[in-house]
Amino acid sequence: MAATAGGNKIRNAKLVLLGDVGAGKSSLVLRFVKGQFVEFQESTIGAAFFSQTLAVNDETVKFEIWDTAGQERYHSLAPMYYRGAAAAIIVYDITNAASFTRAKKWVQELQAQGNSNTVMALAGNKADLLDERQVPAEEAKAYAQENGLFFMETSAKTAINVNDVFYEIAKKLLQGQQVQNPQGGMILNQRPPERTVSSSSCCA
Ligand SMILES: Nc1nc2c(ncn2[C@@H]2O[C@H](COP(=O)(O)OP(=O)(O)OP(=O)(O)O)[C@@H](O)[C@H]2O)c(=O)[nH]1
Repeated sequence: MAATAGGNKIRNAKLVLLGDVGAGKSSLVLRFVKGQFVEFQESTIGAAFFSQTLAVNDETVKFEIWDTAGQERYHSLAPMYYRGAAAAIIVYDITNAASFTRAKKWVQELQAQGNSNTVMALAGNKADLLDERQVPAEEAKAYAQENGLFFMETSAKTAINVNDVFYEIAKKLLQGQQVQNPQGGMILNQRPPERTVSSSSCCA
């Protein structure tokens, strides 16, 4: 729902991160929300929730971020987090070809079951590890173009392109104005039915 803060309209937007175990989903969120990076980030259990606001011109998007767990045993929980999401960031690790294959599976799943209005971003993370690259940027870019995603290589470690991904999503959401509510405000999110499992370390 739209609210105002200091004259600015605040738009809520549910955003979900999906991707293979270890691709760097939590690290991207930690970088975006707290400006931090840890070398030994613990694997997410279930999902973790964060929120962060971002100003775009005279409007503010409040992201409600669900960082999902990449481990296969949590796969069945994922629809709870991506259903009704205004935006999704599908993350792979540029040094791990299997994680790119997994990312493409997430895209397929979202296309099949998600909301067709969901703004989707493909993030090739760990871009600081160029010497270990297994996924060519051109290949990922071409895949993203064919599938209507926007693509960026990111590094949660160096912060390259991390804010940019969220900023680009915010701009697209504001341009698209995904959901109009009857009172004339804009809703960019639908809350998940409940917060079933969350990591203890990082949730708002
Ligand atoms: N060099 C480098 N390491 C990174 C980067 N992002 C994450 N890592 C490391 O990769 C490991 C896994 O990162 P996580 O953020 O836990 O990955 P995840 O996708 O959330 O993993 P799950 O929660 O298990 O699904 C951690 O040791 C991070 O420090 C990056 O951009 N560069």
